[in-house]
Amino acid sequence: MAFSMGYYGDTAMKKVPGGFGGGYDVPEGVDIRGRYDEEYAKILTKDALMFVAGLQREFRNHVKYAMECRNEAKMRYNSGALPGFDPATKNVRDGDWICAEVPPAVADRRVEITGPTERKMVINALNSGAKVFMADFEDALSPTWENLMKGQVNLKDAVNGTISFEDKARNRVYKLNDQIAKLFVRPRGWHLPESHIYIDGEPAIGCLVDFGLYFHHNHAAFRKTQGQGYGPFFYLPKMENSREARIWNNVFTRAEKMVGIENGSIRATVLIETLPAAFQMDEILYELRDHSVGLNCGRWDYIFSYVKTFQGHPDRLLPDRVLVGMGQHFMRSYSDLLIRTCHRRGVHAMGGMAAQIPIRDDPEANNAALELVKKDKLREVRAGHDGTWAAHPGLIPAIMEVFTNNMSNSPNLIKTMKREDAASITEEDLLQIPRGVRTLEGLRLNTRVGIQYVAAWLTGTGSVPLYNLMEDAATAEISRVQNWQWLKYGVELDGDGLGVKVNRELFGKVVEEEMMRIEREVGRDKFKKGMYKEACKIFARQCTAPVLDDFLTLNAYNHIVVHYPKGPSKL
Ligand SMILES: CC(=O)SCCNC(=O)CCNC(=O)[C@H](O)C(C)(C)COP(=O)(O)OP(=O)(O)OC[C@H]1O[C@@H](n2cnc3c(N)ncnc32)[C@H](O)[C@@H]1OP(=O)(O)O
Ligand SMILES: O=CC(=O)O
Ligand SMILES: [Mg+2]
Repeated sequence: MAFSMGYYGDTAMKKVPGGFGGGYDVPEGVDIRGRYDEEYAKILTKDALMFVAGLQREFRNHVKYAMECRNEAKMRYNSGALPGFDPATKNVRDGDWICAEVPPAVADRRVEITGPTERKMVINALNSGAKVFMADFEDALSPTWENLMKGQVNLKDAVNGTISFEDKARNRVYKLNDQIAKLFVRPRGWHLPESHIYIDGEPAIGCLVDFGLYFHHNHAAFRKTQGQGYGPFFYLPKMENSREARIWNNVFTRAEKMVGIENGSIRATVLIETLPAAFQMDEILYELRDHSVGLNCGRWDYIFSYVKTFQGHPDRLLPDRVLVGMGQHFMRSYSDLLIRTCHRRGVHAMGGMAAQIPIRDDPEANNAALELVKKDKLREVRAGHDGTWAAHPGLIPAIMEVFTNNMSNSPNLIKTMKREDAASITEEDLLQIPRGVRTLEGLRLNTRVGIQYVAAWLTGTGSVPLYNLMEDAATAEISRVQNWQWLKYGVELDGDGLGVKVNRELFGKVVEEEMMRIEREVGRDKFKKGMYKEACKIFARQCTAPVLDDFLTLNAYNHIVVHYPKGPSKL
């Protein structure tokens, strides 16, 4: 089988001489190439690594096959085919089945906060007043070895209720409140390797490391203290086909068997955030029917996926990124269909993330941002979403109020908002080309945001505030693929750039000017110390690549892998 670069190829780039390597007590066939740390050793125990290796050995060929199927589908779309409902699974779509009952612990999910697994943020998120906290190893996290391992330490302490954090500069100690949000964990997507852990000579599958370590250490405490007998709970990202959901279902079943807990204890919400998956919602729920607790509209990756899926279709160019919102017909259709599908199958239909965040130094702009968030959430709850995402604790009271005022005292809308009208949504509705202008400012903004995001990601930060909006891996992907698409098809710009065609020369000039602007904005010192030049190289290369890279972070991952030599500590 041939796989594209990054699908479990050897991606290691940096080797650190004289580091700490080794030291971990590993089972046969497992090699840890990340830095040794006493705290990490409590996560990377022999038992935990055996558990992860067991998952990898059982499922690696299934994952490789699923990735190969993704590539085959990509080739079909690139030759002109369109995604659509699969005639072979019509019986699943038409059938009258429902998913297992929603666990009482998570019946009410009206506001969910999301964020990276950073220690202070984990405490803040759990204390935020949201019903759920989705701790993110994915879009919001740069998967450095340190971030991943500290993330596991933080989650273990959170589940045990012992997590604390001291901010010495501010003389403040962070601890958990009595009432905390229910914890969901989002492992990485199937495509990402974990190149600091080798299993039988191959990099580990990233999401099985995230899932396996977290599950192994926390399932018992979580079920007792948080899940009322259920759990742990997960969010599953970036799937394209129900065969990928089947692998997750089998992973869950195996994990439950291995530790001797009831089938259906683990529950997961799948993000519908790729265009092909919008035609597979029933099929995905069906595969996970014993382990499902709904679907979520991952709107940012979904927009990215629209461009990616149609990379070979010059008639489907996106307008400026800021114009592709939930008001576009294809976006509204997908959210409506998701609500109808979930409620028909008895599970939550979760809304997505508004990108606005509080603006501290400008009350007027802050109010305007808050109004946009409220408007977005009102549309979601009126459409029938059972809950939604918040990027920042400051938004939770307003979002909670919008949902509470529109849910007539029930914890969710599963039984009351059936949205049968959405049964008539067609393939054409889901694929309708988004409308709007393409401007030079759009190209500039994509470039400015994309470079700054990659610069942050390379230094270990996976979600950042940029121009008063939340930016993470999914939003940065839109900037990248939109630039690529406009360059590839030499689009003619509207607005200020009227009549100008996007080509390499124009893009080169834009990159140069935007780098100067970034330097002005962040200041010369930060610019020099940061990774802006490296980020610019990576981002510009990806925007101008003859063949579109599958993922921004897959290619950039090479730059954050740091291998330590083996052998005992020299200290
Ligand atoms: C497309 C998708 O996948 S969406 C899901 C993935 N993306 C995310 O999860 C983004 C989550 N949000 C964030 O990371 C942050 O809110 C950002 C980067 C957007 C903004 O961060 P900042 O500018 O640092 O926020 P700000 O300075 O206003 O933070 C104020 C306080 O709120 C806390 N805070 C902000 N966002 C969060 C969060 N999501 N979770 C927990 N705490 C948070 C900060 O830690 C800080 O706490 P402190 O006062 O105790 O020091
Ligand atoms: O993960 C969420 C998204 O919008 O992407
Ligand atoms: Mg996403």
